[in-house]
Amino acid sequence: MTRPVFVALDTPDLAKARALAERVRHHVGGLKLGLEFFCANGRAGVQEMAQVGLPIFLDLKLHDIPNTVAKAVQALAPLNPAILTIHAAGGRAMMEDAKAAAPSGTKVVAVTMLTSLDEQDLRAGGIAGSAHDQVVRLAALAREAGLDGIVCSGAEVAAAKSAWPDGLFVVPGVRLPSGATGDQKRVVTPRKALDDGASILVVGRPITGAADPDQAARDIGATL
Ligand SMILES: O=C(O)c1cc(=O)[nH]c(=O)n1[C@@H]1O[C@H](COP(=O)(O)O)[C@@H](O)[C@H]1O
Repeated sequence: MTRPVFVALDTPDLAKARALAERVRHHVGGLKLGLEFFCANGRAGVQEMAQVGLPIFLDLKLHDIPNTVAKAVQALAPLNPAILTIHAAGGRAMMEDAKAAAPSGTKVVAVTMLTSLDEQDLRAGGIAGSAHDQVVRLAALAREAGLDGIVCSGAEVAAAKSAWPDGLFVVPGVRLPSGATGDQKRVVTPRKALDDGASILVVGRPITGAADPDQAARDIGATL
């Protein structure tokens, strides 16, 4: 992957997403379209964004019973995204069926523990262990299910990669030291995430919320 940064175009506004993508396209490696964009624009919106000419990361974080997720993945197959997310918490059978339903060119990756959560949130959900243990456990499950990789924070990527050297490691929640963290709780710098083994860095607001998104993407790229 030439440029590891995928820009998260978290907006329901197709014209705005397209304009942002055109502005930063020479400084990022791909476009991430998530729930906000997809709920507003659907498959046609994804197809329009694909015209920008960069790989599409479709981040829908699918999480349901195996049959429902497999059918949803089948419905998305014509889009042939480069990357598609599902939730590891959906379990091994759900992940196996999602991978089986995906086009051969689509990397299916499992979200382990959202970067917006900390260990207090884990405990509130009935999980006593550390974030590290939770990510490593779910990464092992995703690997056993035949997925291509996981999504985790930069705080756990080194541990996850050492157990799965050829996995694809997607790291969101990255910030330059001066950047606002917003709702993200497990945050590292882009440089640290890459040094620790990230394959792809997902960057949203630090680029899309900047006065000059093009310059912001270049500034992040310059730290890598
Ligand atoms: O799957 C994701 O991409 C994802 C997983 C995760 O644990 N945390 C996380 O922030 N994301 C996504 O990464 C992006 C982060 O956006 P910013 O916080 O604005 O950089 C958003 O589009 C989130 O949906």
